[in-house]
Amino acid sequence: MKIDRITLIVLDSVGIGAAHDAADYGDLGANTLGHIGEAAGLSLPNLASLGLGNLAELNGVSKTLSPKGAYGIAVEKSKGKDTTTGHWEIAGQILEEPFPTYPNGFPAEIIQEFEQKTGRKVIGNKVASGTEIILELGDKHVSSGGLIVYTSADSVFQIAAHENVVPIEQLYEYCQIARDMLSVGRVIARPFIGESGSYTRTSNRHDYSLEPEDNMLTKLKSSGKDVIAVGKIFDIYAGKGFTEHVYTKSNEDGIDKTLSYLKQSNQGLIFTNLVDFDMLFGHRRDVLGYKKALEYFDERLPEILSQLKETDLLIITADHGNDPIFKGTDHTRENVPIICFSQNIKPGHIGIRSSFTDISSTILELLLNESSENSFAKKII
Ligand SMILES: O=P(O)(O)O[C@H]1O[C@H](CO)[C@@H](O)[C@H]1O
Ligand SMILES: [Mn+2]
Ligand SMILES: [Mn+2]
Repeated sequence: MKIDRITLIVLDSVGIGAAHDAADYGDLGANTLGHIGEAAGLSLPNLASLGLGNLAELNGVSKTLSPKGAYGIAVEKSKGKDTTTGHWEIAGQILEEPFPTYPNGFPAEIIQEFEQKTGRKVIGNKVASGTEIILELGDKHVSSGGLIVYTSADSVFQIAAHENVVPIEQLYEYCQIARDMLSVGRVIARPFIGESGSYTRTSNRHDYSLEPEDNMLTKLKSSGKDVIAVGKIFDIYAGKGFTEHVYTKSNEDGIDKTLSYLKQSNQGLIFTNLVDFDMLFGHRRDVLGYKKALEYFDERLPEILSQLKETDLLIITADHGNDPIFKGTDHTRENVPIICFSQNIKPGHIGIRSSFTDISSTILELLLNESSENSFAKKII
């Protein structure tokens, strides 16, 4: 049976254990799914029935002798453990050189140029957790109008500003200024609202990525396929290669919008990112929140499966880890699961894939008949 539509869902940061090179990233022993299972138990019966429990020892996720899905593990080849790097690799691009990071903040020349171009002073300029830095510097920002600039272990230039001090559109302009100046992976607008002592971030976050090379997405689009981005997918690839996109406010909204595209008669790729795992729970080191988000996804999985026609394939994967039990608040260098389902799937293990690009190779083989060594298409369909 020919596959004419693939739904690719990235569970942002849902890693399945430290990568072989985790030590290079200070991440030896990290294991997002494993540690959540150990600490809080995981009830994921639907993912288990597809084969998740056959991939690793996960407390609460049982192994099955008759999996309904095909499943494997993918290793990241690119240098880096950020969202952009992981997603670009999923779409076929390997980064030999990592995006630049700024563990000591941005150099004075960059900050001065940015201040001069925006007409605002910069405060912060250090590595920080986004929720903590707005509590630390929010008052100073509100009284002075200075922009809170911060970074992390990721290649990011993040600008936090109160929505009443810097209107959203103006914050977005400042981000574009930074984007044009820098080669960081992403510039991110981090607006917040509220009163002193209780500032909270809003969903007006906006990411400005570098443009990827031509990849699976541009190939699909130029072959006339629908290439639909749900959630932050569109921004991660700087909008390149899509025919349609929609932003989302939460995992729930992302699942709803994926379902609504599945109910339409499109042909090609529906590509969804569910970011709550990472943003709300991984970076916040919130084990229980992360567990509940995984269980919520699992509960909704049957709705997604029930929308799949004979010619549909579902692939669930992740872009990096973010172990909520690990030190710090950053991503962790981990392998990621690959779980596939189709009505005519050949169930079983598809092996340890040596790069996330095997996903794009598989999608291109199934949708465009482009065969390649790295594709696991023939193992699953
Ligand atoms: O602490 P917050 O602002 O959520 O930052 C997190 O989100 C950014 C993008 O993923 C990274 O810098 C990461 O550290
Ligand atoms: Mn991510
Ligand atoms: Mn993140």
